Amino acid sequence: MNTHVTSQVAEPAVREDDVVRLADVRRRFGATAALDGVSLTVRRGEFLGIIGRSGAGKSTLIRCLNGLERPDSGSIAIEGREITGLGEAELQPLRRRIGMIFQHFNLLSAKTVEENVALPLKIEGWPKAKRLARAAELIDLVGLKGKAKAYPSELSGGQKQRVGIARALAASPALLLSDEATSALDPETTRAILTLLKDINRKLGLTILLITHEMEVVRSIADRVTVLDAGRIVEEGPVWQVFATPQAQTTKSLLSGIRPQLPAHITQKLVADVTGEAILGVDIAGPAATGPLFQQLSAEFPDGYRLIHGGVDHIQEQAVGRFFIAVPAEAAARFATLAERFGAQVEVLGHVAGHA
Ligand SMILES: Nc1ncnc2c1ncn2[C@@H]1O[C@H](COP(=O)(O)OP(=O)(O)OP(=O)(O)O)[C@@H](O)[C@H]1O
Repeated sequence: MNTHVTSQVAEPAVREDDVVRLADVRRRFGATAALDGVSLTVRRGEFLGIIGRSGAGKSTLIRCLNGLERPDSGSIAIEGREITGLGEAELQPLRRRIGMIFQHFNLLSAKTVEENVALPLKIEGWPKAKRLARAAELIDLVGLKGKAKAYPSELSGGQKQRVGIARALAASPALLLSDEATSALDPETTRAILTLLKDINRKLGLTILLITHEMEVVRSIADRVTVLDAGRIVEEGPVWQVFATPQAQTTKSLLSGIRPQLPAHITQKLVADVTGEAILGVDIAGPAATGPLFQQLSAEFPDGYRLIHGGVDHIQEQAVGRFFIAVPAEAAARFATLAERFGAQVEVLGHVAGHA
């Protein structure tokens, strides 16, 4: 496993600020290991994104967390309470500590917005006046003031998801699970829903675990990201670090759509032979990326280099730079040593005969 921060190997003691703690969780379906030894901690107030290809085990992980699926082995603690050995009746109060939002909202079409939002409280036996007051508070919080009496069919997709979020928050959960909650929404509505989730995360200090196949979603709101591949965690760390310098092949491939890539017409010209110009991928992020990298390179690299593609992005207020640079083939190693001295990571992508 590549890890950018502390290793998530299980420790015996459960820390109070850990809302979720998984240790060596395994779940197999026939020959498929859906979860193959997952150890993961989510701290209180943290916004964790989980990404992975289709079939990586993301939904199985969520289903294990809310008790819908039982792991074959391993431990799952929610707010310090082990849930793997619990029966259905004992699981119920724990499930109330977990709110859930879905891709297709899962609203009851014959119920109004306020009835949908208040439903978990009705199940808990709250008196009507109290649950409607709580629903009104939440409807306000998610920006749906005036829509309490509307039916789901009268709402847009974004508004329906706001109802879903309000309902998930009704019983004041410790953890919100989001399974592809923005996948059915257009980009503008997605941004609005993500802003709402981030606001709730900040305002209420709510712990959020979000599963998505949209890398942009993780990039814009998660604090930390975990990458699952074939039931295993292959990489994790602060979002800016993982997005700046992905280590696992799966992560590189998942992020290829949102990180600058070498233009296709240059990629087509790449050869393995050391000839002409070397094409280098240069990654620099965090404090190192705010230094005068190019000024230093220009001062100390007399052979000359050409910037052919790339730029600087900002993730979690950290500068994340990815550049493609062409240098004379014979000078590539010296360039890499120099750039690495200034905190960059350099990869030789290949060579082009003549000029790229
Ligand atoms: N009930 C089941 N019976 C048999 N196989 C299952 C079952 N649930 C999951 N699997 C298998 O376990 C693996 C992980 O599935 P899971 O749904 O957790 O992946 P995922 O990462 O959520 O995928 P997706 O992004 O497509 O939803 C897959 O190979 C899947 O086919």
